[in-house]
Amino acid sequence: MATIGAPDSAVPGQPPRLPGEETPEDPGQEPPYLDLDRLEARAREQLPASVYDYYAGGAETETTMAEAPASWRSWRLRPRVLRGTARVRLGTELLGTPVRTPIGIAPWAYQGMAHPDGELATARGAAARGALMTVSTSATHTLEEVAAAADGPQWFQLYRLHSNRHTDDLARRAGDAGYRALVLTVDVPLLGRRRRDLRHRFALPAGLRMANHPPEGDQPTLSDLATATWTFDDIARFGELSGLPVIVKGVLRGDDAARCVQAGASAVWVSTHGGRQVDPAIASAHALPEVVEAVGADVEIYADGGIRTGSDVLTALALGASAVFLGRPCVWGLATGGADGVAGVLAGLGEELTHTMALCGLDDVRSVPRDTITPAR
Ligand SMILES: Cc1cc2nc3c(=O)[nH]c(=O)nc-3n(C[C@H](O)[C@H](O)[C@H](O)COP(=O)(O)O)c2cc1C
Ligand SMILES: CCCCC(=O)C(=O)O
Repeated sequence: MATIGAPDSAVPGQPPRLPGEETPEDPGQEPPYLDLDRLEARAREQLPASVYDYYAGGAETETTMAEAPASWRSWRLRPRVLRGTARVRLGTELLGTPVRTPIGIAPWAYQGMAHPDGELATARGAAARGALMTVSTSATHTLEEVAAAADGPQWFQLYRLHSNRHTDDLARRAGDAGYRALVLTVDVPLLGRRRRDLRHRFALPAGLRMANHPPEGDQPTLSDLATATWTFDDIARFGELSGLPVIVKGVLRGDDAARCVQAGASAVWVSTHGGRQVDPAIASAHALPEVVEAVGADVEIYADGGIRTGSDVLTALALGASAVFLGRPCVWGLATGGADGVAGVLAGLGEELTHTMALCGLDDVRSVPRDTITPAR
């Protein structure tokens, strides 16, 4: 029976409940996770237009961003019958860290614009569901504050913070603070051209700061975080500095994935950065098979971009991902409901995944066969 605290296996059809959630008999408020479009619409009403557009927008013509959800749905499920599937296990291990769901939180910047508690609330929401949270360099709380906010598993995502010295310090601090891995985001050699942000002249609102930057000196802008000088050699270098396994995020080609692994990466994260960098870039759903083919036998592979339903998650798992990550769905969850809003989104997608797996005769996210899916005709 699924209960508070989110066990790693659940009975399909019985939604997990969160502390304070309405009972099914009490219609109360609409559950936040039933419909992500409506959740986004509520967030949009609450946020200043420039903030909403920063979160919601993509690069150039936003083609990659718009195509992402549909690309997962360019596959169709092939259900198995009569498999006696009464329970579904969502729990797994990522780089040796146990998690209660294969649905994690992608790093996203400037969470203090969405909610006063920002990254601290996201950390609490993730921990309530046993989900992994990736904390961004461009957070509005320090990496030490976020690590202390909840006892759930966390990874730290690294950009270049103004100077090599500050960046090296950040990698060391992540190791000291108890993060379980370092995520190197490599798809920002320079910032993508985001027309909405250019129109608004978007900048972090007064009163908020990039908290990981040392208090002295000018605050960096988003463009200052770009990593044009990084090469494959930085994978091992940051691994040594931090003492952590390194995950390379933003890979869309099999040959690059192989070079990352040769250079010491422990995992590869297939991503278009939510369509915020190269546009039009190949969708994660279409790049994932070649990355799995190139390195899937050697390392774990993760994917993100346009994952909006449990069946999208199942498709990614069938293609060979060990986990998927959510960006904007958690933005809308945080903006509308703080920690509970984030937990609600994770619970909702987890419930959909449980349901779809049971309908497909599958009971374990760690062993979803490739032949569960076939291209849509
Ligand atoms: C508002 C926003 C800020 C982001 N900031 C970061 C960041 O600081 N570091 C990073 O590696 N990726 C960042 N990303 C990319 C996400 O980690 C992730 O790849 C993407 O959001 C997944 O796509 P989705 O939003 O369609 O789920 C950001 C994405 C968004 C939407
Ligand atoms: C250098 C970019 C920092 C934040 C980010 O990753 C995003 O806005 O997508």
